[in-house]
Amino acid sequence: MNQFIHDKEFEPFVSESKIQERVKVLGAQITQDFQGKKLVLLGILKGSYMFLSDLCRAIELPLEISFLRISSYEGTQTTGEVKQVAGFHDDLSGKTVIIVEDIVDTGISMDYLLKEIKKYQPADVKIATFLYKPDAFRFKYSLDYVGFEIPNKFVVGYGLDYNDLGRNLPELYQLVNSQ
Ligand SMILES: O=P(O)(O)OC[C@H]1O[C@H](OP(=O)(O)OP(=O)(O)O)[C@H](O)[C@@H]1O
Ligand code: HPA
Ligand SMILES: [Mg+2]
Repeated sequence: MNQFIHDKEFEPFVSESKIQERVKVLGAQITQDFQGKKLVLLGILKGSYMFLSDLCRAIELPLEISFLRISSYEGTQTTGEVKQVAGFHDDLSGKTVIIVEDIVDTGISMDYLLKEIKKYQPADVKIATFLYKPDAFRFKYSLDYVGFEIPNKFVVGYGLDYNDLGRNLPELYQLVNSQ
């Protein structure tokens, strides 16, 4: 069923069961790859909360969970400027940090995060993102764990919002008639 959010219409794109299946595969890969490490999942708020919640339960390793809040979107467009919304005080030094994002779109937010997190002297930094838009991506860094590569259309659901609404939808929707 299509969703009407603010002034826009969104159509079903990725089902809840496909999402859950894929997140379990990512969790199993991470379980294999980080045995014996001091692991931290660093969720980027707000968008990552649902993905992080499912992903952490699919990883069978001891791990810490931490959060950082940044923001750069207004409506369906990036402002190009990443704002860190609150201070960050957790200890990441010597730990393996997996940055957990809902989406890497232009890549501006992740570029900011990679630079910011290195200041905390982690042993290693990896990236897990639920979604990736290769046609919108403007950078060269590589992504370690990607749920789904998607076309360059605005999406909502599973944590992602359009002007603050739509995050609680358990499946993913894409904008109707967008380019
Ligand atoms: O690759 P980019 O073009 O930078 O887009 C990705 C970023 O945009 C969204 O954040 P947003 O600013 O909407 O904040 P939110 O997570 O609170 O919704 C998303 O959660 C990523 O952080
Ligand atoms: O397609 C998107 N949907 C919601 N939030 C976003 N932030 C970057 N890209 C998107
Ligand atoms: Mg947003």
